[in-house]
Amino acid sequence: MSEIKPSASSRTTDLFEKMQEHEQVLFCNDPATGLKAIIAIHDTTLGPALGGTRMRPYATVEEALEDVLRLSKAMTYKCAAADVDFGGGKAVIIGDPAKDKTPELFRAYGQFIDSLNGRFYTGTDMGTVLDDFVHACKETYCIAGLPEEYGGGGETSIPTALGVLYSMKAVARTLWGHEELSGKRFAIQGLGKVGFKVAEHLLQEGADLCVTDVDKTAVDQVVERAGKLGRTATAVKGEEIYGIEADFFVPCAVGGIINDHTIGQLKVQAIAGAANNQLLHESHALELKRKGILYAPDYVVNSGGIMQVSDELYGPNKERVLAKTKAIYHSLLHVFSEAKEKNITTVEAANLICEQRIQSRKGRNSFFSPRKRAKWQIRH
Ligand SMILES: NC(=O)C1=CN([C@@H]2O[C@H](COP(=O)(O)OP(=O)(O)OC[C@H]3O[C@@H](n4cnc5c(N)ncnc54)[C@H](O)[C@@H]3O)[C@@H](O)[C@H]2O)C=CC1
Ligand SMILES: O=C(O)CCC(=O)C(=O)O
Repeated sequence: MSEIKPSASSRTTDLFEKMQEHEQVLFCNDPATGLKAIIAIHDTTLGPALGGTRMRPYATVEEALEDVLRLSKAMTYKCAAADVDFGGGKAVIIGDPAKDKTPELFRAYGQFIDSLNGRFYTGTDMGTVLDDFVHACKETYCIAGLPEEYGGGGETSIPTALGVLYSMKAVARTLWGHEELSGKRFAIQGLGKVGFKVAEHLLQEGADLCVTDVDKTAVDQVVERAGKLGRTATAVKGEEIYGIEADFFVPCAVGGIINDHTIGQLKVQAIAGAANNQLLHESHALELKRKGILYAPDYVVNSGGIMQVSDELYGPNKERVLAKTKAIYHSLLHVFSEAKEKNITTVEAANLICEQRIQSRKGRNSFFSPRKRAKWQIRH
């Protein structure tokens, strides 16, 4: 008997089902430069979509689509948590950042962004750096996160890492009644743009680290840095990081790492890190609560970058960004106290706060509102 293949129409339905929570998904294909990208716009109630562009050698298009759909949804919540006038979006470029980047590829990407006519603003994420967007911004004004010498706010990983530090202080206040991190032990996964800076902050605070990264050079640099500061950073291999006995687990690489396979291994009191979509499923927040691990919701912890890029559109100002980033400390304390009062997970508490914010804006959006775009647009 011959195999029954799904019809074209049922395949189409599956794709629409996958993106049913999203407003728009744009597949970008430019054979001349090799660009293959997907831009996902989740929700623009609060303003035009904003979110970084990730570049990874995804094994399949399905994997890339799954990632961009999850990441863009998280951006809707992150923008609401950060209280900025943007909605949620994100993009992925399918390719190896070490081999496939060219100025032409990023210019082509810029043209696709521009075709969205102000509905999507973007900057860096895993696998991309500020300079990539110097090429993209030749084709579109919708770049948020340019180098300082191009009139941008500069490296977003600086406020992101600072936000992670303030989050850890909020956790310390909640668990131990003070903000002191010295003498505490941290297990960090990922020592890239953000993770490396988080490690540096923690060493400066007098903490000791266990670190891992697939890139051995990054690990060696942190170990060496710790030695110079008279602290300890112990290198561990891959999956060993989940079983490290420490006060904090600090995910700063890929998402989905809190899952059925890893939760049982964790021997920490809290989780606070920069990685997006740390929980494979939201139900894993309940598993953490049951295990007595305080989970600081990722999209609140890592919102320092979004605070900078959204602020950049008013014209760069480091003091303003610093003040906004410091507020993450109070936002998290609010999330923790709501979770305790309502006896719900910290993720449920954060989601409720964000959903109320989005809902109240929905109520105030007028039928006669002009089309959604950043109101200031200084680079237009
Ligand atoms: N750059 C930013 O401002 C922001 C970044 N984030 C999130 O933080 C995370 C890190 O971002 P960046 O530091 O910008 O990326 P990056 O690309 O600079 O660094 C990621 C690091 O993780 C390492 N890595 C990858 N897979 C790994 C694994 N399985 N185990 C251990 N290490 C692994 C890489 O070798 C690299 O050193 C990502 O999830 C990103 O979405 C969130 C908010 C803002
Ligand atoms: O860099 C950006 O454009 C926004 C930051 C971002 O994508 C994130 O917070 O995950």
